[in-house]
Amino acid sequence: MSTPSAKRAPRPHRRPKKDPARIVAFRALRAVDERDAYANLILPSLLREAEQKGMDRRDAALATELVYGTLRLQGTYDAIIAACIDRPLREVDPPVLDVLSLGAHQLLTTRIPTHAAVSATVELARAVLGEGRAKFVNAVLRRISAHDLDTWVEQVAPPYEEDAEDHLAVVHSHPRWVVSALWDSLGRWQPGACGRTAIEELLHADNERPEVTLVARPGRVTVAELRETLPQAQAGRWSPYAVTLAEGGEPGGIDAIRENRAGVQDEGSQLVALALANAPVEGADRLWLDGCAGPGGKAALLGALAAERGAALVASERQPHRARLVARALDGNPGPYTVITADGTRPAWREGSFDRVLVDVPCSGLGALRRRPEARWRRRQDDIPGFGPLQRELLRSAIRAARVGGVIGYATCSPHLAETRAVVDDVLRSETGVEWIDARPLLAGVPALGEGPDVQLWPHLHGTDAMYLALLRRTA
Ligand SMILES: C[S@@+](CC[C@H](N)C(=O)[O-])C[C@H]1O[C@@H](n2cnc3c(N)ncnc32)[C@H](O)[C@@H]1O
Repeated sequence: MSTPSAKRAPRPHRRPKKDPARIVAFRALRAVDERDAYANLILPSLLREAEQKGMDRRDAALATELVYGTLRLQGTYDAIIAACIDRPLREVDPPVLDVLSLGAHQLLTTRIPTHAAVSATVELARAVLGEGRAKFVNAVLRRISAHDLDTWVEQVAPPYEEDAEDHLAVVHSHPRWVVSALWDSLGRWQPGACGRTAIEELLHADNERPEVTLVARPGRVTVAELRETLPQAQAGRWSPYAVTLAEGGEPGGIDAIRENRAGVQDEGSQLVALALANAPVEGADRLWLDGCAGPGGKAALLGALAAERGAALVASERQPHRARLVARALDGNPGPYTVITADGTRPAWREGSFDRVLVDVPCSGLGALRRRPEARWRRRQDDIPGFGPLQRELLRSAIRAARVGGVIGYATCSPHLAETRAVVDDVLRSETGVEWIDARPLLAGVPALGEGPDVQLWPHLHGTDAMYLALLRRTA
């Protein structure tokens, strides 16, 4: 036994342990914060790099869970971290905050044991922030680990009765203005089911990892053929072309996807393309337009459906790099198609040329928060009015592109009322010779679509992104 007076040899400098999963997760969060990177694009490239250096699949899965989980619950974690430090959150360096959030996620939401979550995060802090800041991280994580998530939320969220939107914003990790906009829209579409339970179910669904949904492109592969090669696959709920993969399903290695016969496509997006394709048109049905086609999910389904009917598709996109993605998505389409790079508000086609026209306009993306976990923190309330003029112009131009008797679909991946009904109402007030079509019968079997004629899908009700669709017919 050593005597208390014995002089200890100085501890050799200890290198932080290598922990590829947490390093990758930290780098992804930094890229999202510093460079406005999209998690779903930056993470795969960081994982590929780490896998080349020997990272295994388990670590890759952990890194993925850490990045998506932390980004989704960022608002809740921020409120908890703020309660554990004695200065305003905005005065904490962003890289330190990222490490703290990663630690909070492990402690409060994963099954990683407390001691492992703290020690691994402190090791990460040593590696990426240095010894001094690692001590701060250690102290804050120990405070966080004093309670579980429910207890923390009770402490840091204002009571629902005092301020319902603030309460929901903290509990369900959404900016307050997003809670407010989603609730307004839910009230418009589901007037009988827009109370506290409904909004909580919607916000909760936004924080769930969506299952991977594939589309079996008609004429190229069938749902049955896809399911034969994918034992874990289930038929989709609404679209006859949809197949869902159980959690963790990896679409990259599927032959049909590599060969473009199938694609990854949310069922809401499939339903929009199907409704447009199945809307009745009088007379010829030969030429279809997708006026905002990039990256090409709906265009590829429309192209395949058009081919089955002997029609051709023109897929138009303003951004050249996105037009290239459209060309890739349509490659091998069984019928005729053309991909063009064009501004839909200055059409490269003659008025009245098309039998069917889709404009899936640029929008806030508030309907795809399940997939783009960082989007809710990046978007600002002030962004919303900025989309309006282009959305209106694209819809006007789509109406002109359709021939008399032809149909037009206006779609957004946002349920924000300012991007959906308000746009269509405005345009219809000033455009003559166009009428609503009831879109609901064209989404056969899909419940809870509201009172029509347009439809709004919801993650908590339909398991899809919150896509909006209005169908119109040109009458004169
Ligand atoms: C919501 S995305 C379309 C998604 C696509 N329909 C799909 O399913 O893959 C909107 C697209 O419109 C394009 N866009 C924006 N402004 C445009 C314009 N003035 N004319 C044509 N396309 C435009 C954007 O670059 C973006 O690719």
